[in-house]
Amino acid sequence: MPLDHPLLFKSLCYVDGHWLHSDDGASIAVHNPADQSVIGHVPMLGERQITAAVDSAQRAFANWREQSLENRAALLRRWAELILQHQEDLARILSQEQGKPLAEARGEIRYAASFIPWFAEEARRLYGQTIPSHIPGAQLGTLKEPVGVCALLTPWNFPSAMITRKAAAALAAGCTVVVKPAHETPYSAFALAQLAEEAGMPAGVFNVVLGEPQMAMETLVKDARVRSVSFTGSTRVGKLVLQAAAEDVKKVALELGGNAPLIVCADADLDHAVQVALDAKFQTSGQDCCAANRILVERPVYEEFLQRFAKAVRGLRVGPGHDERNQIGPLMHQAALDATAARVADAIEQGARLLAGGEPHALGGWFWQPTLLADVTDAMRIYCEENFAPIAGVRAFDTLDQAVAMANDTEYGLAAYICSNRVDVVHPLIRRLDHAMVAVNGTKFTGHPIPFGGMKASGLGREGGTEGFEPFVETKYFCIHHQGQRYS
Ligand SMILES: O=CCCC(=O)O
Repeated sequence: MPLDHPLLFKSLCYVDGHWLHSDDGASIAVHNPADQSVIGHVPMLGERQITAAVDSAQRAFANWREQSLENRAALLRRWAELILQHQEDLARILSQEQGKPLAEARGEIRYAASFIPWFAEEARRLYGQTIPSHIPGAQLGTLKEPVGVCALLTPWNFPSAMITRKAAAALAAGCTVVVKPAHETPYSAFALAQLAEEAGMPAGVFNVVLGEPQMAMETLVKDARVRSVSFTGSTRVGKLVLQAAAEDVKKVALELGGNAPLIVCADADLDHAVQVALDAKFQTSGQDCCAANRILVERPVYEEFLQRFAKAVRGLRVGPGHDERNQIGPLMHQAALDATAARVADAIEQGARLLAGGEPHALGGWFWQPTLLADVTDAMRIYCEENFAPIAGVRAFDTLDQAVAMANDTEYGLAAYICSNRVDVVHPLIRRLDHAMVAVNGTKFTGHPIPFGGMKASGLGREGGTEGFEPFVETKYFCIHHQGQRYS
């Protein structure tokens, strides 16, 4: 892959300021999901080397936490500047290993960079409190302190932004980190490490390791020196992380699965609602925890919405991410393709109307045709399971009470979308939805200043926004007794 900055394509882990092969030579091939070609081989570290990354983060913590805010912020800002300076290379690396179209990859790199200066600045406001004393003569207060070493476990659907959203908060708060990216998309993580090194990040502050997934997760999460774990991925694995972290009662932030509803009310501008549905469902080829998997449309506009949406879905251009004209990339694995085929077959068998797609794409490999199924029901897998694919299911509703019941009828509670221009409809809906993030008349809602996260099986804690510091700081209370005073 021709890059302006060839060093950004690194096939090595990064520990204690050194680039590492695995001790025993173990490695794994990374594939381009568009054609299954091998991009390169990356090391799979063993337990000893992963533990060494925790050693290095633990050593670096003492000095990093004592740095002045200004020093830490300046270094983080330099890292973000380098990310933006090399955004085109980073987007190419990301698109090649993840499959998303280049325009989306560029958007992700800008999104990834945006968290860093924001947290660097926001760290100035990690205020403690002075507390009016209930003890005669004593002075009471709190301090916000960094927890220590943090393990950041990140997914393949957003290989850059999920690292910086966690790392920026942790590093700005004074913690050190060991990142374990998904083994499908490690190159974006190594490129971020390269730029961290160029920015002058001290050895041990930012480490990137890869290893057999379960062993790597357990080695990091069960190490007593790791005081906080932040994980983005499936609810199934999130529960394992939570169990493993319980052993030492660590802080845990989990950003897990979703099954977002989009409620289209009869008063909505239908062309705009179609665009919202298209963006909310089909970005990242539908492989997004915020994807609108259950599109609920008020009966009077149901058929008209379906007609316009079907036309738009049929118009989506599918192909490899590096071709600027393509809007939908491949799925990540053969397993994802098989699961997609099974969900579509299940829906059709149970009576869903197929209005677009429905088959593997003629390009072959892991490409699937953008698919639209109408009249879906809660008995269908496409409706009740998180579907990480470019397949949309639409269902009619008659009353807002019914729409709320349908929207909330899921174990998940991450994102929800509403299309309506009526304030008396939108406000009550926002309050009644059991979903932690509600977007109205649009899909752009994420970003550095907002608390991203879910309720129910969608997770614990928030990332981004002022809440984004919480997994990485402790509140320390102090009580200073003035000499000679006694509590009575
Ligand atoms: O899939 C997870 C995160 C998506 C986002 O931050 O928009």
